[in-house]
Amino acid sequence: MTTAPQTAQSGSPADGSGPEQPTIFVMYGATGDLSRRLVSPAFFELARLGRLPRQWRLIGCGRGEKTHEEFRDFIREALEEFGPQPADGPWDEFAANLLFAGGGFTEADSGELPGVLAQAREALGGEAELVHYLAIPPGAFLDTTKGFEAHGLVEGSRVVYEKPYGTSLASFEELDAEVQRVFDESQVFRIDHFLAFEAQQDVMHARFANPWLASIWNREHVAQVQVDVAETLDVAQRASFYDATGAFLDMIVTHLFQMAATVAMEPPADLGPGALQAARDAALQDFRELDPAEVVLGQFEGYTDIDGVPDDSTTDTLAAARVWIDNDRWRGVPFLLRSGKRMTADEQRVTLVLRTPEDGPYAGSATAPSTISFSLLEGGAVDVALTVREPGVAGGTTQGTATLPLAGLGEPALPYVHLIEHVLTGDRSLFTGVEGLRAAWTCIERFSNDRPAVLPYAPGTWGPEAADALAEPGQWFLRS
Ligand SMILES: NC(=O)C1=CN([C@@H]2O[C@H](COP(=O)(O)OP(=O)(O)OC[C@H]3O[C@@H](n4cnc5c(N)ncnc54)[C@H](OP(=O)(O)O)[C@@H]3O)[C@@H](O)[C@H]2O)C=CC1
Ligand SMILES: O=C1O[C@H](COP(=O)(O)O)[C@@H](O)[C@H](O)[C@H]1O
Repeated sequence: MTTAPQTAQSGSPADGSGPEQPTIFVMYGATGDLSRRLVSPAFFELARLGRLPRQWRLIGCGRGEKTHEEFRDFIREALEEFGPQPADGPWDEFAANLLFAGGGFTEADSGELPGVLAQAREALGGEAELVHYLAIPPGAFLDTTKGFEAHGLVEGSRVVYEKPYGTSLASFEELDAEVQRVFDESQVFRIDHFLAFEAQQDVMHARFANPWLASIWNREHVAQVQVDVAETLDVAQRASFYDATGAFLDMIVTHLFQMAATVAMEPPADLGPGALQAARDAALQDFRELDPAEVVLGQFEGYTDIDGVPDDSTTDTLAAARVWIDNDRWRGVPFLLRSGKRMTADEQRVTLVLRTPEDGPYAGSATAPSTISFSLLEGGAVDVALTVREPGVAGGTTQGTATLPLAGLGEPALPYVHLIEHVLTGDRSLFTGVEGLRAAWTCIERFSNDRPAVLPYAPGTWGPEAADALAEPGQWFLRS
């Protein structure tokens, strides 16, 4: 085992300049969907903000062949599609730092990477720090990790694993044992980018900064918690990865479990990285084993027509689950989790559905529940719905709603901008912890061995009706 070198702690430099330490990022899977849509745009945004190291190189690594120039064109096209626009930033300067190493990278064969690394090191000076970023399918994590050791790329490096970290309890244990054998834990960052959404961070910051909110954050006041990520997105560009993974593994046991744990966690002693990660992990350890009868899986009609998807695929493109948390704060409160592709809207929400009155003048009346809902999209917003008197002579109650946009309160940053910067500064507060991941995989063991049948749903809907029923006697905050 080796330890990571101390990086210059310059995450928030007053002069807007990045860390001093020259750094080489190697992005495995740089030609993929994640790289194009989320990670490469974040690198460019960091460059625009002047928050990358003063000297750096980004080496895209892939199994195919590309010249450096072709890779630069590839990234420019990705930015043109997903932003920030190359024309709005220091594109030429940025592009000059991009290199490509083809031929793949496995334990058996390091491909072109050593040669391109040597070229980058020569340009930056021998002391450049190395950050490995695994933007590849999870099935390739183990062999790539073995490759780091086999090809002498462990010493002094940092390594970033995308989610899902494992695909089952057994594969998680196998991968983590290898990662812990090869690296010191201080070198390892396990990403779940939903933890870095501005409004997802606000779920805990708003709670802990506002005592009145903290005081209702429990079973006495909350009837349901909903974590809902609906996407209109298709999976055609990544059919092979997606068909091998499915919605439950891609979203529920990963992002939505971590989001639910952020809601559920006990107040940490402070907001430092260790305390936050430990608080989330402890909450995950209280998740009750998932009952397969409380999971609904769906597949949108037409999914098997996609190139690369087998005609008889039973992969889930939507999953919904009712999860219970066995501790004093949340006993008896259902956590409803749902995520799917080709749904009717793009929404990412964490919603607390509050209890209706059990005593007083409104006891037993059919008032709609008040809700506090955090929207994660576009810099974030908090929507509050309260039951109020309906104005006018007729009387009765109605719902009043107000939206607090978060984006206008500062300069929101994309989740991967936060995460890459945190890797550079060694801050693990927004990364997942090993004990929490182990708890998540343990929680779904029974379900994984006894998966319910996959139900069809029409594209452009909220999924199979059985998913609606999971929310009863309440209903999903997001619905038709
Ligand atoms: N796409 C997204 O929105 C998000 C994805 N993720 C995670 O990021 C990772 C990559 O996802 P995504 O980019 O969508 O997936 P892709 O299917 O697009 O794969 C990424 C790249 O990995 C390389 N690759 C594919 N199979 C292998 C293999 N067996 N061994 C080595 N390299 C391989 C390919 O590049 P080449 O052919 O050039 O070698 C491919 O372009 C996954 O773990 C996913 O869960 C996380 C958050 C969001
Ligand atoms: O990890 C993943 O996340 C994306 C959704 O994240 P977003 O930041 O693009 O909203 C999801 O589409 C993808 O399937 C999954 O792998």
